[in-house]
Amino acid sequence: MDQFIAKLPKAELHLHLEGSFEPELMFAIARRNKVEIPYRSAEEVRAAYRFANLQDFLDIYYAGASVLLAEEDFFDLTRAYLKRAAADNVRHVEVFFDPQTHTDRGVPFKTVADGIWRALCEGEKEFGITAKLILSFLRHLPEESAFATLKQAEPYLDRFAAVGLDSSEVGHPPAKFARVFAAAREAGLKLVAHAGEEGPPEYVWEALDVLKIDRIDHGNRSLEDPRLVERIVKDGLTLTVCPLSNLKLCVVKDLKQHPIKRMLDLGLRATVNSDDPAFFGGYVGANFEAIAAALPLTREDLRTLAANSFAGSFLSDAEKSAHIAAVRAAV
Ligand code: HPA
Ligand SMILES: [Zn+2]
Repeated sequence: MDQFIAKLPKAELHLHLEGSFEPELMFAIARRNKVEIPYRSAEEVRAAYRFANLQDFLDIYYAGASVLLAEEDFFDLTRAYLKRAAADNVRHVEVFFDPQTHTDRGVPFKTVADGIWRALCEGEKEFGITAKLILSFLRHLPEESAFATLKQAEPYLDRFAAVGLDSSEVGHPPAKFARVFAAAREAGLKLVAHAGEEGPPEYVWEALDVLKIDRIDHGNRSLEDPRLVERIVKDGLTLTVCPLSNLKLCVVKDLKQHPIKRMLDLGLRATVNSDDPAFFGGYVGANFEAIAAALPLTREDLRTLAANSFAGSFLSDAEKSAHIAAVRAAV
């Protein structure tokens, strides 16, 4: 990795644990669980990873997650991600998991939550990475299903920093989840939502005004509405931007047209994240390298992106300051 990028301490704020499921681990867990998968090799799986849009990807992503059955599987998945993130000098992560993807297949909420949680606790000691966990609702399912998930999460609320909203965006506007987000806020959780990845700027407005989110996941299409940009800047909200994901899901045609430099120039607090690195061809370091190669980003821009990742996290102000000082001291 480019030495300057390698040395930058980073936080990752937009990572789906199920999206960090590398084909080799998928095969190992499928074998262990005696589950058939319709591919003969990891190479064959990777060859299938060509997507025209978000839904193409989601179909394969949910199919891959279906081999995860036991607590140990969720532990192994999470540990593998932390190990890989540590290699990119990631110091703090705020990761999503999609409970409904598993509970709808009959895997108990506790199995999922315990496996992930144990890996995050052990990972802090082994890799020196602090972690927060975000319980994400699937927006293609009804709000009642999200409510049932929040109910299942009740005994474990101290493990979750926030709730999120992911899956198929168009046709499932944020307002569909107004009541469950209000209940999550009431329960003391922070709120984030995917908005403006494929959906229009109106969805970002709704996420802000109806859901009252604390951070925007993706947010690319916000740039189509100057009043929305002004609002996001004024509120000091962070965007968790995912360059290689945007390329692979055809949100941008070419990284040379990626909006992250424009976002910084407009005063938006943009961050760099990998989203679903096993499917999109790169972890956070590769995402930094790809935008640095494609766009006229200065070293100061790259420092700002790394500092933004801590500033936009749900760490305490003192923790943020310490990490940001480390970014400034590193390179
Ligand atoms: O980028 C994404 N968008 C929506 N849902 C998702 N679930 C995993 N990754 C994504
Ligand atoms: Zn995402």
